[in-house]
Amino acid sequence: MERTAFIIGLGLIGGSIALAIRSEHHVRITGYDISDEQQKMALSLKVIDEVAPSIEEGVKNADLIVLATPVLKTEELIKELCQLELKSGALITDVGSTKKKIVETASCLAEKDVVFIGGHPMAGSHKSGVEAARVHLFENAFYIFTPVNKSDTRHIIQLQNWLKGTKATFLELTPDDHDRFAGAISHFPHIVAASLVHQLANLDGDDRLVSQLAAGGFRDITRIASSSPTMWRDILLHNKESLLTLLDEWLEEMEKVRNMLVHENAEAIFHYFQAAKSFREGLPPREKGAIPSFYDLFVDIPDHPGVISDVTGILAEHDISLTNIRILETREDIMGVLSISFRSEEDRQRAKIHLENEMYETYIL
Ligand SMILES: NC(=O)c1ccc[n+]([C@@H]2O[C@H](COP(=O)([O-])OP(=O)(O)OC[C@H]3O[C@@H](n4cnc5c(N)ncnc54)[C@H](O)[C@@H]3O)[C@@H](O)[C@H]2O)c1
Ligand SMILES: O=C(O)C(=O)C[C@]1(C(=O)O)C=C[C@@H](O)C=C1
Repeated sequence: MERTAFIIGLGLIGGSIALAIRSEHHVRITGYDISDEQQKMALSLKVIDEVAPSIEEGVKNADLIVLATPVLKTEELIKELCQLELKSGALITDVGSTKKKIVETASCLAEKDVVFIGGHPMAGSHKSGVEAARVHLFENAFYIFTPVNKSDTRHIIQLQNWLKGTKATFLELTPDDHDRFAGAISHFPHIVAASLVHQLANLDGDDRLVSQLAAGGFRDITRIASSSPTMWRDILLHNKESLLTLLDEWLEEMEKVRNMLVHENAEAIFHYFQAAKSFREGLPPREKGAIPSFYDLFVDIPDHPGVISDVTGILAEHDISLTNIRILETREDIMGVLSISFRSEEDRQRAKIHLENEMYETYIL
């Protein structure tokens, strides 16, 4: 009999997981989302085969259940699953960015004839919704599992088999370690990015020119501040302890920088930047971690009519398809920047070469 995977939460991650499962398995994929619009979109994009009329109906025949909602909702859904009739032997997992509270809440499932294994694919985007879902979103990224029972090994292998289409590198961590690490490398940087944007917004109140000048470095470091506020509210509330520790350490670090500057300690300031540069340059190359989720190429364009059709014409001439194109107005009145998205790194590199041959300046962030 055909197996069934049931995805609850048909957004960026739920949609990408569904596409990855479909790429490797002949299964029926059912989905459910509180947003009717996301459900319809998931159906029309063929991310799922059908919409379940309710969670209760959806879980009845599901061999795999994937919870892909913001983490506070995921906790509520797990409590709901504990009250429902589930298929005997079903595997249940989630994709939430935090693990400790979710795994604790899932202990109620142990009383049923099902297995819950917490999961977190460590790649994503600041974009939300099923329309941003991609089959390759997790390729080369780490996909962390947080099993709590030693006897889970066989089930982990089953789950990895379901998820092999993600082409991610699977890894096991305790829920505690997961939340501490994710706090430092993902959650805390999102707080910093949002705070930098707030700082600019406050300055902007005094002088609007400052926002118009914000480019390059500021845009790079604050891209993630465009992520879903609901998702990040939930993550902060779930990982409160780790984040409070990191915030205290950060305040101390900023105090150190402040002192260096007050005392004009040139040597200390130089070493501060140098040590950060060497550490960052020693990080594993990007290909070994998550690949960029979207293959975006940025192209400087002069402000005159016909330039966009010239750029798209060059791409068409070389048979390069694009998936998205938009103008970023960072350099109003002088130059614009076109942001063009491609399906693969190969398409992006080919586009770069052909556009540069035609004297366009391009860059990859
Ligand atoms: N975005 C990322 O980069 C990323 C990466 C890895 C993991 N995650 C985790 O994945 C989860 C989903 O994030 P996303 O980026 O896909 O968000 P998203 O906003 O794109 O999708 C979430 C979906 O859940 C739906 N939803 C909310 N409450 C629901 C409910 N009660 N029942 C059914 N559907 C409900 C929403 O309507 C939405 O369609 C979060 O837990 C997040 O922490 C996100
Ligand atoms: O690329 C981005 O936009 C992300 O923020 C992705 C990111 C991250 O912090 O790296 C965000 C949250 C997830 O839990 C995993 C991945």
